[in-house]
Amino acid sequence: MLRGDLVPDSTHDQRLLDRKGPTDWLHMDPWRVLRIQAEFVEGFGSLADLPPAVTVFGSARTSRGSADYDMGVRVGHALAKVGYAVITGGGPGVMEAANKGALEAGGISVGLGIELPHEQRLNEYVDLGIEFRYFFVRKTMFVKYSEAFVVLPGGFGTLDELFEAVTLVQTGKITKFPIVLMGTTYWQPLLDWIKGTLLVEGMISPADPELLHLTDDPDEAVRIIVESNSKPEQEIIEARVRAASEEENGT
Ligand SMILES: CC(C)=CCNc1ncnc2c1ncn2[C@@H]1O[C@H](COP(=O)(O)O)[C@@H](O)[C@H]1O
Repeated sequence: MLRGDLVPDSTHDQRLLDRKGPTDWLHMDPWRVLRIQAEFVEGFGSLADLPPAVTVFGSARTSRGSADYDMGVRVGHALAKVGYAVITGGGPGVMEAANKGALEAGGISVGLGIELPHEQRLNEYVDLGIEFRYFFVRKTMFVKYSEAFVVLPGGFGTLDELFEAVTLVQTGKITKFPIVLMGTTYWQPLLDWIKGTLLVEGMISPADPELLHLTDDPDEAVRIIVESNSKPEQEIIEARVRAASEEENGT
């Protein structure tokens, strides 16, 4: 109830039906919540019928014809060949390469794009595309609709996506979720730091580095994913519980 000076000088109906007035309310947070909600609804609605999918991450800056681009094409191709839909961020570079490989292999090629300050369209190899306004909504879609992540060389964006996934697995939010790093030369120093510093300093558990698989071979990446996804969920949970209790007991 509002009385006195707090009574507004117009009703909700008037404000809804009258076209007059400033539009800056459109950019206010309560309205944004609805837009965020709409983005979730659209994402869930468009992706719900996808077959099992794998998301491929990697640099937006990788040039066509480079070794990493070629690796992206090959892994997209290999994933599609065994029936996985391939999801990427829909941009250029490694994302485009993986979409290209998937499409050329006759698979389903998905791009979950993001609105950026400079204009950018979904790459030409995307067959099912959604453009998101919000990074965090898009990230939910990557995780919810894939069974694994494959991560090729990349920068901050790629590292962000990689470490989000590792954290979700480490904290048990997602269970059957292999993460495959492709590009041994590029990723080995990071793995060395994880084992040599994070583990030694006690920032992670001894079982945690095992969450990351490393290979240069697209077929090996696919094998790791298929094998891991065919393990019963219970087996994975038990292995992690065992590792945690061994750590607690110092064995
Ligand atoms: C050339 C340029 C900067 C284009 C930006 N265009 C982008 N389009 C779509 N997703 C992107 C883009 N930039 C970053 N990302 C996200 O972050 C990752 C790549 O970031 P980075 O280039 O590694 O750090 C991708 O897996 C993608 O999900």
